[in-house]
Amino acid sequence: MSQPQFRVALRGEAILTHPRFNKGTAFTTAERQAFGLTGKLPYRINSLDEQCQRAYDQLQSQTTDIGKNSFLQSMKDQNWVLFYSLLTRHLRELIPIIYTPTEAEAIANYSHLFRRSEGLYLTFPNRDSMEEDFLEATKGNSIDLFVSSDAEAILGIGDQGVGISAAKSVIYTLIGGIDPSKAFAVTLDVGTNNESLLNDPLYVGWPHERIRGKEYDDFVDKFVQLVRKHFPHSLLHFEDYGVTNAQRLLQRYRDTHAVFNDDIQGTGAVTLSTLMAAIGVTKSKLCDQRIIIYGAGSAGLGITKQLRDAMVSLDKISVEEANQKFWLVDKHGLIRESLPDVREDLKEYVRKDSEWEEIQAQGDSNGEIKLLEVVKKVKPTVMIGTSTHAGGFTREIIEAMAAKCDRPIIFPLSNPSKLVEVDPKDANDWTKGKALLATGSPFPPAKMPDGKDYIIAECNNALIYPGLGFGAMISHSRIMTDTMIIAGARRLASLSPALTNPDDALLPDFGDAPSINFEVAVAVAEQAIEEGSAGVDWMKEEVREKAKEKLWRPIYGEYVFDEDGEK
Ligand SMILES: NC(=O)c1ccc[n+]([C@@H]2O[C@H](COP(=O)([O-])OP(=O)(O)OC[C@H]3O[C@@H](n4cnc5c(N)ncnc54)[C@H](O)[C@@H]3O)[C@@H](O)[C@H]2O)c1
Ligand SMILES: O=C(O)C[C@H](O)C(=O)O
Ligand SMILES: [Mn+2]
Repeated sequence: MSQPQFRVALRGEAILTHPRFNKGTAFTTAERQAFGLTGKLPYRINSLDEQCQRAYDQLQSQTTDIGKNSFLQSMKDQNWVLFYSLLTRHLRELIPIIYTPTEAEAIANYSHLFRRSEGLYLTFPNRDSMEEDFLEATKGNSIDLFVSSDAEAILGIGDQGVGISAAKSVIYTLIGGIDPSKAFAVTLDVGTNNESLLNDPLYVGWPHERIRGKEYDDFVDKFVQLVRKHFPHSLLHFEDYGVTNAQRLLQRYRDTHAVFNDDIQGTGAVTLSTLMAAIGVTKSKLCDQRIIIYGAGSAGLGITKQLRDAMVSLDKISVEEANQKFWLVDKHGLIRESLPDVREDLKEYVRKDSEWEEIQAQGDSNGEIKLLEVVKKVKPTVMIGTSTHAGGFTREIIEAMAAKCDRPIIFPLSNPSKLVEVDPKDANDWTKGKALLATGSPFPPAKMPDGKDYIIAECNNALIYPGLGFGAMISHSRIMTDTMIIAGARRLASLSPALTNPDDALLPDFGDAPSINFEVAVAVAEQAIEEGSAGVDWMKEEVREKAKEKLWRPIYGEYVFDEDGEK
């Protein structure tokens, strides 16, 4: 692999403390002389391999996952090539340390583990200087990607005030191949309603209750317009916004800029891929499924919409007919006509009261129809959990489903691991190995009745969003269309190990996530070109080669000192 060359304007301490350019002991003799480093480094020049070996040994001396997470965070602050190179060499082992589930713990303790800020913090009381702050932070950078969060619904652990955008951004580089100097993490701090954070004197965010309504919308809009004005070709990623804002913001901006909501669209896409793999095993069609979605928040709705749209486009049934394939169950049971305060965006999927009169008559006085009753009546073929309700899929529920379905498809997707609706090992045992399973966090394999391992697919949006994003970015797509997302999801589904061996995992292993996401990116860019969403004038046939050229790799460049160079 040829070494990239850079003209760099930083010297001495400035280059050693710059994570993008720092090489530590890997600076060559010529570079040490040219950049004033000879006296600032010990004698021996290390290769990147040697540095990775040392860093890996140091990492192993940390005894807890959260300790390892903090160690890696410090490494990222010091040297990007070394950080990404180490992660790339130990991908399967280290993704759960820098991402789900350990990242949930890191975010919950953000203020106590805090060492160094990263990216951009836009805080409500400083809104008047937002443009100045934005320009100062992005000065001289050609940014392709903004990863933003207001941290209201972090994974399943709720309102954390600040956090997540940087971790999601790391995955874009590690798995998607996006140059980290072109990706920018943004925290929109609009307060928090988390009492323990508000009462914590060490809380680093703005200790104030969340801003809502017009003030919130104006604040977010100011940020979005700055992105559009100064980086019109960038992708704007939304992560872990609260359910009352996520869908609204996506609808508001998706026709005017390439915006992407990961919890809605990324989760919808990866779940569609997993389900396509599962119905490949059961040899049925999407529109043959009866699907229960447990937890009708951002992820639950995103999945419902994605699966519904896929039934319409792939199986050619009407939207109304496809809507009838879903039963959404939330905190107050089945979502149906007489339930008060049903969110506007769920209205299409509301079930008729008349279908449930008999069951309601037998039920308790508050009239809620619980998951078990829905399972018994509907006889679902698919049950998906996005509820944050740990253990919500009880043995009785799983057994009731398995009693009426040969190969129950069960995806308990809530993160982190401790919030999973059912431990996949239990779901496997209770269904005597018949269930087709996928979870949101990594789980060890389950044992089949014949003693073989059943690998639990990790249906996490990180298996697809870096590729969806990279595909949209390299094709300079003005918007991210539903058809681009479906193209990426179908490509991922086509790479499922279960397609060649039905006893194998429903999704590829996370250790292969970079090559899988590359395929997703190619499919997305090809679709963008075909449908006219792309801003490049490539032929579809050229996409793969062009995409390869744009991949960022964690290798050291060769530096030449130049006063007018990069800094
Ligand atoms: N695997 C993935 O890629 C992936 C992606 C996104 C979200 N998730 C997970 O899904 C969960 C939900 O995320 P979200 O962003 O949709 O959050 P959200 O807050 O928007 O939605 C959660 C929904 O679950 C409902 N709920 C809460 N308790 C319930 C209960 N006991 N029974 C039924 N419903 C209940 C809430 O009312 C809400 O509608 C989280 O744990 C998150 O980590 C996983
Ligand atoms: O962050 C993850 O692991 C997936 C998802 O975006 C979530 O909110 O749980
Ligand atoms: Mn998320």
